[in-house]
Amino acid sequence: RPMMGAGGSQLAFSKYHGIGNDFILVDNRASRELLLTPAQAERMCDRNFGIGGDGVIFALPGEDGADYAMRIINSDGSEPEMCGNGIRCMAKFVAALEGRATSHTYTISTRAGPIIPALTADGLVAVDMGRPILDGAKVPTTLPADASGRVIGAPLDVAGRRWAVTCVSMGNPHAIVFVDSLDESSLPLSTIGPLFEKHAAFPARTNTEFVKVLSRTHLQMRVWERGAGATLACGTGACALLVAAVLNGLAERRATVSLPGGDLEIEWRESDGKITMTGPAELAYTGHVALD
Ligand SMILES: N[C@@H](CCC[C@H](N)C(=O)O)C(=O)O
Repeated sequence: RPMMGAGGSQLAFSKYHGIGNDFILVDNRASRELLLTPAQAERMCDRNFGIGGDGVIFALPGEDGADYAMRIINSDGSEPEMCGNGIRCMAKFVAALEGRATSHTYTISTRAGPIIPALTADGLVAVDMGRPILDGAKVPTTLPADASGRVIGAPLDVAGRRWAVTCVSMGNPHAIVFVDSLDESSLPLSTIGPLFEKHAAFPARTNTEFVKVLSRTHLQMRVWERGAGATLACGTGACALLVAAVLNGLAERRATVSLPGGDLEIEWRESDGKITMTGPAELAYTGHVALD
């Protein structure tokens, strides 16, 4: 499946990552139409025949008062509602396009609503991720909910094991399970992950976070992402798992989440119910690709 078209038009891109969750960023500010089809985006994400990435992110013109709009295509060509690591990368990308070196706060519209990333003086990006959605019907899942409609520690049989699953949406769906060990021997991710992702209990498929509680302020996770598989990090997943840990009485409302690619600081504020995610976003390289 070669993706480089001989003699075709060229597209400029920038490759960014947020603790190893890597994205191809495209300047789509001149149009509300995506410059690539989902099939082209999927081919670009191919790590052998393309540029390689967990997704393609498009920076579009803002709408409804937002500075910009973000859309993302997963590496399998599907379109999710939000991406936490991606929006940190997008903030750095549009700041570079604007030639902005100083701290700045953007409002970016997404399919999950407006999200507000702030570039901070120390080079990190602190993102107001809004409020988690806890209503099981809206996550969505068919797993049994409690009296308040929340799905907390619901039993689910996958791969011959019974798991206790907590469901949280950050605009995109997450299933969180707490485990004693994240070792590959007890958690073969590429076997178990797809069984969760495509389980009938999750009608929109699901991202799945496997979480080990190191302390009440330090959580470790491995993730199997919907539409992307095993990734080094998932920002919406880190937010969702902190919420799940609080709901299960396992963590404080502010904690460090250690992912395979690095750490994120997550806070779920009691005052307004909103979540802040803070972490890095780095430019890896820029380039041009010939479109097929
Ligand atoms: N890696 C992202 C999430 C990207 C979308 C996800 N694969 C989905 O389909 O919901 C993050 O950092 O949040």
